[in-house]
Amino acid sequence: MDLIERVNGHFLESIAAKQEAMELLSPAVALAAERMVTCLMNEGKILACGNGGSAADAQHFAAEMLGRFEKERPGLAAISLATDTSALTAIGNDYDFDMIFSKQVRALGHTNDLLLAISTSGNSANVIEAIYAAHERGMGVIALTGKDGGKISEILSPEDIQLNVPVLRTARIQEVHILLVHALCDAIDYMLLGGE
Ligand SMILES: O=C(CO)[C@@H](O)[C@H](O)[C@H](O)[C@H](O)COP(=O)(O)O
Ligand SMILES: [Zn+2]
Repeated sequence: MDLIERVNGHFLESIAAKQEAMELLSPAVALAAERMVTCLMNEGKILACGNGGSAADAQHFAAEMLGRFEKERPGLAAISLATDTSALTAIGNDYDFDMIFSKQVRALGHTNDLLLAISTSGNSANVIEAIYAAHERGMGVIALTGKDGGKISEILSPEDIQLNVPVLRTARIQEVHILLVHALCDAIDYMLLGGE
């Protein structure tokens, strides 16, 4: 296979993953966006976490909420728990890497807040611990997962929302996850500001 064919393969696989996700997930994405707006209108905030590429997604989401997405509006309350290197290294070093998000959730989380938990495998221990901590705090959870949803599928509460991308390749799951992040930002802005 030459390189161009290989690149084409990525595009085609990504398109197929997105098509499948659209058919499966659009109503749940709309529900998740409604849940986020309710949270924000009730003085709540959204805490986001994930590892590696999903840490970047958590940070990306928080930046678009705090700053703006496509339309001018006041900043919206969101914090990436994957971004403060001092907190992450201190908690990882002094306690355990599995606690890097949950300790922040316990410190910052309140009942009206939501956790946006991102894991392509659904099995990252620190994301799972963050979900347990969010439940302890009475927070709702919106989980972006992949593959078979992993352990996260088993520990979510019935009121939580799971947006699972049922494909095997991590890169493809991440590409759908970032689309979901943008779709959530767009739906939030649409509900708050109206327009096209
Ligand atoms: O971006 C990638 C792979 O595309 C990696 O950095 C990936 O995010 C890391 O291996 C993560 O640790 C995977 O964690 P998870 O998605 O299974 O929770
Ligand atoms: Zn990646």
